[in-house]
Amino acid sequence: MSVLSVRNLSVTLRDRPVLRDVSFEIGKGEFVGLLGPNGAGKTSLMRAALGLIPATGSSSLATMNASERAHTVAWMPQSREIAWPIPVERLVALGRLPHLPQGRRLPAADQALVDQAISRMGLDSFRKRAASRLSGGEQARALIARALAQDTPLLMADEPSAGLDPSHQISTMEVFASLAAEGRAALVSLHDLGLAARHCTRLILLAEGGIMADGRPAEVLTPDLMARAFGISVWHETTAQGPIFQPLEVL
Ligand SMILES: Nc1ncnc2c1ncn2[C@@H]1O[C@H](COP(=O)(O)OP(=O)(O)OP(=O)(O)O)[C@@H](O)[C@H]1O
Repeated sequence: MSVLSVRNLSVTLRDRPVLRDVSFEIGKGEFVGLLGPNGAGKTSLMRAALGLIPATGSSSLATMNASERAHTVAWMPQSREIAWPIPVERLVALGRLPHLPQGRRLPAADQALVDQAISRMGLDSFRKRAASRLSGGEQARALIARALAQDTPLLMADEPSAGLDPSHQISTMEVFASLAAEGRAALVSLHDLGLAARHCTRLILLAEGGIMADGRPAEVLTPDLMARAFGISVWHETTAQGPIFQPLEVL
């Protein structure tokens, strides 16, 4: 069953066409990596699909009212600076807000989801710390935890692995993969092609104003498509530990 359906979506920003006629569906169980060069339109596509910026065409999320959308999708934007000194556990608990009648204290089941999200992102020792006093990567993890606490069928994140150390990059990708394995779905923009190759079930490559390729990682991360989209040569190998994919040089 589809959790996101985008049909002929076109985005124009300040009279400049950014995307034209983009169509795709995301189903339960998919972990979709959104790839593309700087300026290809990854952020614009996700924001338009969420109904946050004007677009023509249609997106199943953009037509929902705010409450329905908050029950359907959790969104982690690219900018992740936390300005207020709110404790990490309260920041993560904000993910439960759409599910609570106004003014209600957090019921035990909701608190359990908050605790699980904090643990999943390795933040147990930071629970009481003011979120504004976390490092950049720790703030990113706290915002991913807030999105996880929202407990939605779809999670969308704009470069969630940016600024994370290698261990947390891998564990964060594993969290998204486990959401997909549980029957939810994730759409995540990425610049790390190695992480995309290893963890995503499907890749959408944006370039030249539209979808250049959409398929399994091995179908998208081909030398030809990487040369066309990014102007790079690449090296890849299938190993017992999974695929290894490494950009080599600018062509
Ligand atoms: N508010 C805006 N007004 C005008 N043009 C914009 C605006 N926001 C983005 N753009 C332009 O739209 C294009 C797509 O930007 P977008 O941020 O969607 O790309 P992206 O693929 O997410 O890039 P990156 O990998 O650098 O994050 C770029 O050329 C950008 O300069």
